[in-house]
Amino acid sequence: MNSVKAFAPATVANVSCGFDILGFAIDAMGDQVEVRDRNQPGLVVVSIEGDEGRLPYEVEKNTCAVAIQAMLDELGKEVGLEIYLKKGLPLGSGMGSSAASAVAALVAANRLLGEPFEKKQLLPFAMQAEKVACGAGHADNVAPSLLGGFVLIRDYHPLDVIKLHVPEGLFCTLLHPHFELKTADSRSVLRDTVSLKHSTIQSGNVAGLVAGLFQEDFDLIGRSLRDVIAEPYRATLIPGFYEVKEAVKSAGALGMGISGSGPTLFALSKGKETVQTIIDAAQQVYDSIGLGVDAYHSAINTQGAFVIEEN
Ligand SMILES: Nc1ncnc2c1ncn2[C@@H]1O[C@H](COP(=O)(O)OP(=O)(O)OP(=O)(O)O)[C@@H](O)[C@H]1O
Ligand SMILES: N[C@@H](CCO)C(=O)O
Repeated sequence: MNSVKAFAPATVANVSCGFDILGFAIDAMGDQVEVRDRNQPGLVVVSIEGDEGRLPYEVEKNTCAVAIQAMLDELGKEVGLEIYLKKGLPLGSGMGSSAASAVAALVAANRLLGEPFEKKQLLPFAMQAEKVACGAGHADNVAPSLLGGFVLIRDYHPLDVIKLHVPEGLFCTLLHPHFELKTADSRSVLRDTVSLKHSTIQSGNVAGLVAGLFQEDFDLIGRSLRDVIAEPYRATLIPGFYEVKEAVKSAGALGMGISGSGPTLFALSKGKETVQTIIDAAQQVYDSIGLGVDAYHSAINTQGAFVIEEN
């Protein structure tokens, strides 16, 4: 074997109440990375497609290379590898674009090297890539992209990652307005401290969401999609946020929030029957404020990243 191709899905991080600790993977989109043996030591990013020429080729900046380098450092190995990236995710969208690249690269490289690591052990390497991409080594995109499903990061020190139950029929609609928001920028508007009152509200909702998932209680899931920590600050960066929220909830969504750091918004629903009504309702708001939007819908991806092909 001298080449492996892998796919990693898009993700919705935070899921409203779980800032930096909750995320889930979606089926609709993702990134693809091929890693090939190279006949001299060192990593090289050979090609990037689908980014309109905007992503860095430097190995210390591209998340594919940063993640693989972190893995090689841990192995203490000096090998030669070529990286070929096909972006399926828009940049700065809030759908875990930087994470999907890092995760797909790691899954491909790990297989090529004979799987020295179990899937879960790849997480710290992907987190190092997130640190380079957006200034914070958060795991709530990389963990669900790697493992699939709904994931809880109970603790970062040491890393304690738990896969949660995904209720049958839980559906996600993603609304991606036509502008970019860098994670680093939408983290910079947040406050360092949280009041006791807000901490109580947020903990109640995280617990409610987790309980709702396990009990397959869709109303409880909807009630728990509340964020008093990040959303109030980030909503100011996203035109029409509260109007869209009201419209999609009236159209039957269980709840709506900011996907990751935005500007994409996610809405959860029971089944896909209401999806088109939700999209139409959101579209009306975006039309009224003159903002283009792409809408996607998807079941929750429970598989996570996988190897597509090896040669
Ligand atoms: N392979 C890569 N794919 C995507 N972004 C990359 C990659 N390598 C480096 N980056 C950098 O990461 C940044 C994109 O990350 P950003 O966190 O803003 O978007 P995102 O991953 O879509 O958002 P979110 O984390 O909120 O879901 C860009 O500045 C980009 O240059
Ligand atoms: N938890 C991260 C996710 C970024 O996609 C944040 O909200 O900044």
